[in-house]
Amino acid sequence: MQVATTRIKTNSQHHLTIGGVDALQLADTYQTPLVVYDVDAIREQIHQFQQAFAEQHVNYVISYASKALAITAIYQVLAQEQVHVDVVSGGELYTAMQAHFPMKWVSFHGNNKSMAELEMALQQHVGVIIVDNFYELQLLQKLASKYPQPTAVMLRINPGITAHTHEYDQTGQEDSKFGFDWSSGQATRAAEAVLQTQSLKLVGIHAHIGSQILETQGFKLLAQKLGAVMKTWEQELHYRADILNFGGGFGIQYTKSDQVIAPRQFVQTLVQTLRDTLNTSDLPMPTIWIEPGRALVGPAGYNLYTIGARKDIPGYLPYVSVDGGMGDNLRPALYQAQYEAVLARAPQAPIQEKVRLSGRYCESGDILISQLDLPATKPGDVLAMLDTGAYGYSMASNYNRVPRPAVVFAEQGRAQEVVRRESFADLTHLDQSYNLN
Ligand SMILES: Cc1ncc(COP(=O)(O)O)c(C=O)c1O
Ligand SMILES: N[C@@H](CCCC[NH3+])C(=O)O
Repeated sequence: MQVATTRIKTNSQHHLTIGGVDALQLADTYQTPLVVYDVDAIREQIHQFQQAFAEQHVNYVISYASKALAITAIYQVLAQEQVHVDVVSGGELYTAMQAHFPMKWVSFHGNNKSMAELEMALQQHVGVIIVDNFYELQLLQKLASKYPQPTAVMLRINPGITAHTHEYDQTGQEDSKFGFDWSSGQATRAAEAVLQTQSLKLVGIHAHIGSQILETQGFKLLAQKLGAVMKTWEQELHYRADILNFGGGFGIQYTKSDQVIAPRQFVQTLVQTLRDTLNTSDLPMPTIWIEPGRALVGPAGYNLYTIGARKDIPGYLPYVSVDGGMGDNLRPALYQAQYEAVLARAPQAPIQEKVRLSGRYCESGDILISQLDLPATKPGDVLAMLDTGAYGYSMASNYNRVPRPAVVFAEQGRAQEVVRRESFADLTHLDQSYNLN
């Protein structure tokens, strides 16, 4: 079956276009494998979330989860669109600093932040630290006392909600490494500890139930749970949260079988459920935060590959190999993630065969798409894998000593390289010669 025409754009030559630029021209100019973002599409997704909140008449913050794609250029676009970011490492924080991203719009996540990372975050005056566990709380108590102003923190609580998604993408179930457990009382003990620490200021409550969630039920349960936590802490601790942060996880369409949920529907579910939950109390609506990663950059990304070898085995689907694979997109190998792909020179050409799209890495599991419908292809043809924008380049590796691809941003018919392709020299850049004597 062909890819739906709504999922791709073409030009007068019927070639695939990305951000208004011909995909064949991109492959020719920057070579393949290549990661390309349609920046208009990123902005459009942001605007959809912003619009959805505006319709609900609530105070809100959209904080992009950097882990989906953490490069200088994305921080620049986000700052322009007034979107906050979360970072989960010193490296992501450093990248945001290099992009001159406003530090007051940064929140710092992570289940094992080091002392050095926390110190870096405090020195940079990031907006808020999202505290994950008691060890981190101890580290922060030591560090924060050196600063004249109290450090803003949120507590990440584990709400005990099992999201409907791949097991590796679940984070809100009780048995998880993330956050203070709610049901056993850990979260309330953590809140008491923060409230008793003068150098810390508890600004809100956070939870994140998982990623690539394609139903609203989990978010409904989450809004009920955080609303209940807010009420409990108001009664028991006389603490009123200014912010409820519902994390990310808003799923996107990878293939025809994924039923997409619009940003508006996710936002409506969260806000209305919270309103209903708080209705029975005299608590005001807090500011609502969300942390979408995948939903902002996923649909905007394309991985361009060139077809090389082909292997036909009687009785089996052919293997059609491309010049990239698990080194630039680990998701199929790691999560059996499904994608669609099209031939860049003729994305609407009639389908002629079913193939296995295999990567170039020395792993049998390096199959990018296990059943792909394609027109007739030949070596040298450029293929575009769709919706690769989240957790593709950000999880890229140099496995087999293959240099990581370049990243290009395309917008309104203009393309710009925003990450240069690694060279062989880059690969050995950190190696030291071993003195054999
Ligand atoms: C705390 C937190 N917030 C936000 C996200 C972003 O998730 P997604 O990319 O699914 O929106 C993640 C990743 O799962 C996360 O761990
Ligand atoms: N890397 C995951 C999502 C991130 C999960 C982070 N808690 C994926 O590609 O689906």
